[in-house]
Amino acid sequence: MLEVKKLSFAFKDFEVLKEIEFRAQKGQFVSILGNNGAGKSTFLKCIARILKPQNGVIIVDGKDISRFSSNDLAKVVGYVPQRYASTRLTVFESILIGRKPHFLSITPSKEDLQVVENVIEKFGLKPLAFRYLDELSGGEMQKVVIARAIAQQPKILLLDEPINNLDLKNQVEVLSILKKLSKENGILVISVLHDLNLAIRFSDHFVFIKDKSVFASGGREIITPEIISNVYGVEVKIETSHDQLFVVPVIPTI
Ligand SMILES: Nc1ncnc2c1ncn2[C@@H]1O[C@H](COP(=O)(O)OP(=O)(O)OP(=O)(O)O)[C@@H](O)[C@H]1O
Repeated sequence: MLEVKKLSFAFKDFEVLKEIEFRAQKGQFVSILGNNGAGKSTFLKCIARILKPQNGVIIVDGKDISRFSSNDLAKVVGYVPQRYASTRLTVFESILIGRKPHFLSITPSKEDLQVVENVIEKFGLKPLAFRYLDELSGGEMQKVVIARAIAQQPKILLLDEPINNLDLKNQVEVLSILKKLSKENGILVISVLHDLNLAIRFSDHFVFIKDKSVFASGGREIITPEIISNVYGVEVKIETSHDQLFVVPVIPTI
């Protein structure tokens, strides 16, 4: 469904990504992992066509993304940025904007309204539906931005640190919604995450970015102390409890 071939990207002469190779399938939940500044957001922005790589191709459903119209790309690829500006729109209006690529006229269809209502329900946003975005907490706003991308019904959903403003309950809720979308609706979810243990719990594929390249890519088998210590520069142990893997940093006694 998504194929990235020899992708290289630089900000002027500062090279961030070099000859990245990556493939992902329908229904997968992929975590993009790596240190601050490794190039994870840049990678997502290239797939979302926000940044134009100097070299390489990105193919979605057999078609080079540079050949999609903006509207067609929005039907296929949804993107939740790391930072977003709040506007004087209500939660309902903001999520409805996610349906814009599907609009057949200037007024939303019954289906558009139904999709928005379902997403609002799913995210528990009903009590906030007519609240303005600039009156929301950071976590509430983050849920609205994710809800809007889901209302867009893309085949590929890219999320840049989607849980960084959320409390534990909402982290688990949002990741569970994303996991369900990937499993039940066949959406390819690709998310930058910093919490390794939540990434392990929810994803089925991991991509570690280091030194401008993909350092390791694969399933649970690549969650090893060697790979993680090497990527993050921190000694770790991997422990197992209730059939789950946990990454535990080895912290010297202070
Ligand atoms: N617009 C820009 N102009 C110049 N350099 C940039 C720009 N945006 C990002 N960079 C640099 O590119 C590198 C990769 O940034 P990127 O945001 O992709 O990293 P990241 O892995 O997502 O980091 P984090 O985990 O901290 O969010 C960093 O060194 C960053 O300073």
